[in-house]
Amino acid sequence: MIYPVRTHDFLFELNKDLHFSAAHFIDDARAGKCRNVHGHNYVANITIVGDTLDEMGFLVNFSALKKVVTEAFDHTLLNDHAKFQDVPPTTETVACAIYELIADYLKSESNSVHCLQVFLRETATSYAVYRPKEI
Ligand SMILES: Nc1nc2c(c(=O)[nH]1)N=C([C@H](O)[C@H](O)COP(=O)(O)OP(=O)(O)OP(=O)(O)O)CN2
Ligand SMILES: [Zn+2]
Repeated sequence: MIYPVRTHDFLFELNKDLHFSAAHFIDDARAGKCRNVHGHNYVANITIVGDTLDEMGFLVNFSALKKVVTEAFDHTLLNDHAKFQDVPPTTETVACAIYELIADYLKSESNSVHCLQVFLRETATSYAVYRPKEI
């Protein structure tokens, strides 16, 4: 799958596709059928950039990106998460929450890497992209 591209001047870019299954509901009458608890098989793509590889030759370990996201959200009810107590778990806000989790994780890496974009597909016909204004 080809994702929307954000141009940058970093030497390296990697992309990790990952999947997780989660339930949610949008607690607003305007959400129609989405007001009922229902589930999605989410597909995410995470874009990481940087100029420096670590001692293993990784920008960041692909498996670490997957772990951060799936440990947080896989087989959960998204509405239960602290991040979604004040905002509903929409495609947009879940993409942003994934960005925040990844950005927190990347702070522990010593080679100064950044998350450039999170693409999140909720259904076959619906997706959102979160891009921080500054990295
Ligand atoms: N901007 C947003 N709009 C909607 C969201 C959302 O997260 N952000 N979410 C929903 C529902 O939760 C639903 O999961 C997805 O809705 P939709 O794409 O309309 O799903 P359908 O399968 O019914 O879409 P088709 O057009 O039939 O493919 C609603 N809106
Ligand atoms: Zn939904």
